Amino acid sequence: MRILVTGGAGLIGSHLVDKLMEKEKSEVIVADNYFTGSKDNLKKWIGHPRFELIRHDISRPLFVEVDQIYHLACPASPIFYKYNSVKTIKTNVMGTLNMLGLAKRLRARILFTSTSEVYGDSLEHPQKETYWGNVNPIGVRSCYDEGKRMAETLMFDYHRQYGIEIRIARIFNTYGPRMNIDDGRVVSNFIAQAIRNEPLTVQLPGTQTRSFCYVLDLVDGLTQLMEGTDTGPINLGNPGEFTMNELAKAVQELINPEVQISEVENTPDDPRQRKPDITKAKEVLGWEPKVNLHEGIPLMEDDFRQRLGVPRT
Ligand SMILES: NC(=O)c1ccc[n+]([C@@H]2O[C@H](COP(=O)([O-])OP(=O)(O)OC[C@H]3O[C@@H](n4cnc5c(N)ncnc54)[C@H](O)[C@@H]3O)[C@@H](O)[C@H]2O)c1
Ligand SMILES: O=C(O)[C@H]1O[C@H](OP(=O)(O)OP(=O)(O)OC[C@H]2O[C@@H](n3ccc(=O)[nH]c3=O)[C@H](O)[C@@H]2O)[C@H](O)[C@@H](O)[C@@H]1O
Repeated sequence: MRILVTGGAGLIGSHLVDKLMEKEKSEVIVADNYFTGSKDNLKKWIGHPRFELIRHDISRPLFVEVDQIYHLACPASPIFYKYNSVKTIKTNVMGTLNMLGLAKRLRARILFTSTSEVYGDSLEHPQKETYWGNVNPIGVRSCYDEGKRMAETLMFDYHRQYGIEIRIARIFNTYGPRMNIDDGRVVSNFIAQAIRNEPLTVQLPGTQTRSFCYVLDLVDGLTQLMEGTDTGPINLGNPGEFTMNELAKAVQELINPEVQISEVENTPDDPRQRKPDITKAKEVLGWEPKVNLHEGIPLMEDDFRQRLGVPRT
């Protein structure tokens, strides 16, 4: 089995590669342009006879021979996906078209990592896969959420029109070791700030919620989805829901009780609440997350302390 992982140098992709490489018979090819990912995340596999790393921008066609495609390439942090919004659209739309073209030529099964952002500023809570979403089509987040929605449409059209085997995961906020220290997402920001003893920046109002999933749980969900029979979309996330104020308090408690919490301006169109309904994942895949936030934060702290060179005192 030869498997392509686009975006394999990023947070989720690199942990997925670790899991795929554990299987003796798998060969793994990663295609990544290192926009938000890093070769460091894959350093233990570089030089391994079953592993290949290609610097490649997936908005351009890619010609390789594989049996399965995990298509993850796309910046995930709002700061990075808004940085060059047109490029984010190209990555989602042209990148997904290219990967579907590859899947069609090879008759390969393809899994796409979509997002809870397809639900937008959700009017339903928690979010089920049947909800069509409340998305601003012309806002600053649209390059990402509308880009992902179009990619989902492309996946289903290739499936209906050409019989391509597709899988779609709708991922909710996922965190863990190897996140970029300056990634800009809330969990990495708070952990880095707590370690550096800088104020935790809670964006107003602070009552907005997110449900945080530990990366290894998420990766198990992705491989189970790929190996199962359901096309999805299937929500993958941890239903434990926290306000940003609660998250800041948890980080303060677990990492640095002395650290200050400061309130800062938010960005436009920030969704007010997010919590996955994972009934379908439980029923169809037998999957549910195992690591809760209070267990996951210290695992990430160890990795951040090592990279920041600040040992526990
Ligand atoms: N982590 C989350 O909370 C979350 C939630 C929902 C969906 N997702 C989706 O999961 C996937 C992985 O997310 P992540 O958290 O690992 O993000 P990440 O930013 O850590 O990784 C994304 C990877 O894609 C690469 N990439 C970006 N544009 C590319 C391009 N044009 N060509 C080739 N490579 C490119 C980056 O360099 C990086 O290695 C993304 O598609 C993201 O939208 C993530
Ligand atoms: O779940 C998802 O589908 C999405 O989760 C995240 O998107 P988001 O939750 O908006 O990202 P964060 O930047 O981590 O923001 C979460 C919340 O924390 C707040 N925040 C962020 C950063 C910060 O320093 N302080 C802070 O309070 C934001 O206002 C927001 O309400 C991912 O980065 C998206 O790629 C993914 O698609």
